[in-house]
Amino acid sequence: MAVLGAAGRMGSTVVRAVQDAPDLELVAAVDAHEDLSVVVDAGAQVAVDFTVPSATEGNVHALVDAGVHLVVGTTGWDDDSLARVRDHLADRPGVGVLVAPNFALGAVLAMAFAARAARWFESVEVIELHHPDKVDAPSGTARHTASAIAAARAAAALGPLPDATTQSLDGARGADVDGVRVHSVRLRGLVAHEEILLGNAGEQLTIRHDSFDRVSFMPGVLLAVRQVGSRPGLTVGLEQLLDLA
Ligand SMILES: NC(=O)C1=CN([C@@H]2O[C@H](COP(=O)(O)OP(=O)(O)OC[C@H]3O[C@@H](n4cnc5c(N)ncnc54)[C@H](O)[C@@H]3O)[C@@H](O)[C@H]2O)C=CC1
Ligand SMILES: O=C(O)C1=N[C@H](C(=O)O)C[C@H](O)C1
Repeated sequence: MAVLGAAGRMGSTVVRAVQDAPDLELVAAVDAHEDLSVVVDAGAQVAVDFTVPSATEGNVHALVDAGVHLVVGTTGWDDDSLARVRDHLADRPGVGVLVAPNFALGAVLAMAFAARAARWFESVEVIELHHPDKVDAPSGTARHTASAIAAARAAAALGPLPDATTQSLDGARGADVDGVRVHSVRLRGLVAHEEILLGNAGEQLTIRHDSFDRVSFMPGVLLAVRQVGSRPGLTVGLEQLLDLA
């Protein structure tokens, strides 16, 4: 196994988790400005990428070419970048790539519950709350959550969300992800948190998940590492491995 972004907050946690896993062997730990050839030279079968949005797609294509399976937690993926990986994998049968915006089991369940509930509520908004060193907003998890909610609303033929706001300071209503408003909080002391607010006349359902420590992501990462080699092609979302899709 290899870890890319090994010096980072997530990468260093993955390194420790792999070292503690009796069935896995860490053969390469790579950070910025190091050549990816060390991954291949070390004989890694699977690489885990927790780097930066500007580097992750390049890492994936380079290692797919070398026949290495990938588990990707780095955010910044969109339909176009995922499509490029899917196309590339069509030329590399047998290689698997799993991209997931969140590996915490509770976060994946929160997303699934929100998508399930969405059709029964008139209003919904997503709030993600993170440590202030996070470089992207909104979080990959919030984007994934909002897209799944929007798809569920569309499938139920629900119209646009009610919102009479016509004038506001730029950004006051958050970002628009497929028609769903997403708000990003950055606060020292936080790790990774998400709240989905669903409203009807006279009632509110709040679905909240908190990662208090990055160890929360490790069971999902290790599950993906163990399964990615038997899932050729592109898999998006840990929910695909949890019978939740
Ligand atoms: N899917 C999930 O469950 C989770 C995803 N994330 C995402 O993972 C990514 C990393 O998050 P953090 O660890 O907090 O960031 P971080 O900034 O602590 O770590 C990123 C590391 O990647 C290194 N790096 C940059 N370019 C590189 C390259 N080309 N090759 C190898 N290493 C490179 C940096 O030097 C740094 O050590 C972010 O996109 C974040 O949103 C974070 C937590 C959970
Ligand atoms: O940067 C983080 O910390 C996290 N990033 C991921 C995201 O953007 O969704 C997952 C989790 O929220 C932690």
